[in-house]
Amino acid sequence: MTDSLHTAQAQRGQPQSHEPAWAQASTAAAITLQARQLVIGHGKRMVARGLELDIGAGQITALLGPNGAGKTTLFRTLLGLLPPLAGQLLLDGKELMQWPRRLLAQRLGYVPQGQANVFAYTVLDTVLMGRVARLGPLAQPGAYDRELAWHCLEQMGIAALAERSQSEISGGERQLALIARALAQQPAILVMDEPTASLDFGNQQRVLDQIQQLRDAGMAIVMSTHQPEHALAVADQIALLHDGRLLGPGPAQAIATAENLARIYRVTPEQLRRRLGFLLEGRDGFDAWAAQSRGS
Ligand SMILES: Nc1ncnc2c1ncn2[C@@H]1O[C@H](COP(=O)(O)OP(=O)(O)OP(=O)(O)O)[C@@H](O)[C@H]1O
Repeated sequence: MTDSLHTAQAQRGQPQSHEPAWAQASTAAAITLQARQLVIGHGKRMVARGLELDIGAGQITALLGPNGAGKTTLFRTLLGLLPPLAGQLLLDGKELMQWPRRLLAQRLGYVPQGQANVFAYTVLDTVLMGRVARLGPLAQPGAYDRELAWHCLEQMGIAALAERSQSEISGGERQLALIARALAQQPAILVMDEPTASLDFGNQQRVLDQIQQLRDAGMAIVMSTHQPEHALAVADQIALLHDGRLLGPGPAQAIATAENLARIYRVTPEQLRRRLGFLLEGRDGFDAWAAQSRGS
């Protein structure tokens, strides 16, 4: 990040005077998201219950679960886009649904799954939309916002696409643009619904590297994936959502065992071991593989 970005960032980091005191106090500090006996679902239809979660700064939490288990439902609830059916959901100790929408948008970033609606905005404008929650009402993006947007495009390797319309780029490129938009938002907690889906091998690796860099910079990341090896490579804690219940979050070795993964994906542990090999063959194999993946 350039010096001018740092300076402007520091200026922008000043709490807005119209924010409630409890929100001001948590603007710059690491913030936490906690679920207590949370029940999630759509209307009267319950999807999962009894969920216990602690999301904190500098941590990657990976969520695994079969199709339809409720991962997106959980994420939309954590973001305040769906009301909890019961239980508690606390952002910095305050009920999430009590937070003003605009303040939530400054703290919680979202990279949604796929992209059903593709609008004809340019890639650069899409990334600039990440700045909306940070601007005053009716304010236009300024030089700082544009510089930051370019920086995020470069980080995701798509600066060359900046002026292209979203409707004229590939699904994988759109996915990278959505991640760049979330980076531009500079949230404390970033929720990513299958961030590596539709990406080629190299871009999967770059996104996983980016996620680890964000974690190392103090961001909290919550991500879902259908590729257990991605969770095993980067996550500090893993949770399995299955049959309306959450197992974990906890350490990979305790939660993402061959037996547990085989059960949720309805395969045999042998089939799973054939696919994931030594990743699941005990502590030594896992540690060696994880160290290699992290480049240490
Ligand atoms: N808007 C909705 N209204 C009612 N039910 C819904 C709605 N969206 C999803 N569901 C249902 O809620 C359950 C959980 O869906 P959800 O999309 O959260 O699963 P998921 O784990 O994200 O699945 P996938 O891995 O396939 O994306 C499914 O049974 C689904 O059919």
